[in-house]
Amino acid sequence: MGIEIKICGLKTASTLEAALEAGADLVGFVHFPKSPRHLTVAELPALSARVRGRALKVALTVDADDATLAALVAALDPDILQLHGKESPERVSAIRARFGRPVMKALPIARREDLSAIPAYAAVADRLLFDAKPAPDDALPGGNGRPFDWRLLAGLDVSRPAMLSGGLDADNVAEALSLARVDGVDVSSGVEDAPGVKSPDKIFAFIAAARRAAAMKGAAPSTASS
Ligand SMILES: O=C(O)c1ccccc1N[C@@H]1O[C@H](COP(=O)(O)O)[C@@H](O)[C@H]1O
Repeated sequence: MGIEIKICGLKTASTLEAALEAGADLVGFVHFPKSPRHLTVAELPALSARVRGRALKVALTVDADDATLAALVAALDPDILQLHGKESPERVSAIRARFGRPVMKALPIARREDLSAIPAYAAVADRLLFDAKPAPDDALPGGNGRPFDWRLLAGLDVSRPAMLSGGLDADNVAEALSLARVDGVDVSSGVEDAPGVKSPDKIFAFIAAARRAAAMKGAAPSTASS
């Protein structure tokens, strides 16, 4: 079974290179001033040029307005817009139509009831991303290194490609993939030495562990018919 791997919150040319060399399928750039991974619009073109088709570029925003999204689209030319705020299904649909880019909507998950939002977003987004719901005292809506109960996604059956994020790292990604039925994984904090400081070694270790786990999953005998 192949999976997609996204390394998010890349800020420097050297860590972006590490993610690309390690085989990341998607690379994420955060534009959210409260984040330690925030990049200004002016910083994006140079990073964008380094990607050159080696991975999909993802622009991560949180409840951004149209002017901000327009500036990001012009500076990064993203393949995907990741919406990580409280964007309604109507807003997701409007962004997708206005900017003509595939949209990945992040959904915060803590309990089974949180899955009830899936149908409305699956109807308008190209992809879904299941992330841990932030705690009330978390400063960020994501990127907190917080996992959730991956068993909630065990029987997941959505009509869109789905990624898992929240507190993943090289040590737990195999367990996460063994429990959640998803098409990919997304990591930020788990490949850092400090908030906003990516570690090339951890990026390589994470991607190797995720690929190994996906291969094991593909090789495991199916229990579906028993
Ligand atoms: O990374 C950030 O700073 C960030 C800020 C605002 C919203 C989302 C953010 N990151 C995304 O959060 C998840 C989980 O990250 P982590 O591995 O638990 O740190 C991931 O999708 C990041 O793309």
